[in-house]
Amino acid sequence: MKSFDELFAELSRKAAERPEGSDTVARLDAGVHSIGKKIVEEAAEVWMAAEHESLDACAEEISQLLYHLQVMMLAKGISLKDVYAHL
Ligand SMILES: N=c1c2ncn([C@@H]3O[C@H](COP(=O)(O)OP(=O)(O)OP(=O)(O)O)[C@@H](O)[C@H]3O)c2ncn1[C@@H]1O[C@H](COP(=O)(O)O)[C@@H](O)[C@H]1O
Repeated sequence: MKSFDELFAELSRKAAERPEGSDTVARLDAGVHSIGKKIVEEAAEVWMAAEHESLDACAEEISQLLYHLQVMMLAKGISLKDVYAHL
């Protein structure tokens, strides 16, 4: 288990070090358009899970959406502080 901030730190390291086989690196290389489509897809999966699936399935979809949002933050150079400033 990891927190939102811990995942962001891990993804930031992956983006900097670009380890072989990292999905995150591949998603960053695919670019903002591709990441944006994934966010929309995952958001729809959260909605469908909330209406039709278990709480655990919904939580899993939410975790995936959070992951893809973090990938977008990295692609755009947006920090946790930049986001938290708006909360
Ligand atoms: N938390 C996540 C995470 N959540 C979601 N995903 C990705 O999002 C996908 C979920 O989307 P779908 O359900 O639509 O599955 P899919 O259809 O196979 O998706 P696509 O691969 O086709 O886009 C998963 O298969 C993962 O590729 C994640 N990929 C990685 N992480 C974590 O990110 C960290 C770095 O991962 P790597 O970059 O792969 O080393 C690790 O701690 C991972 O656990």
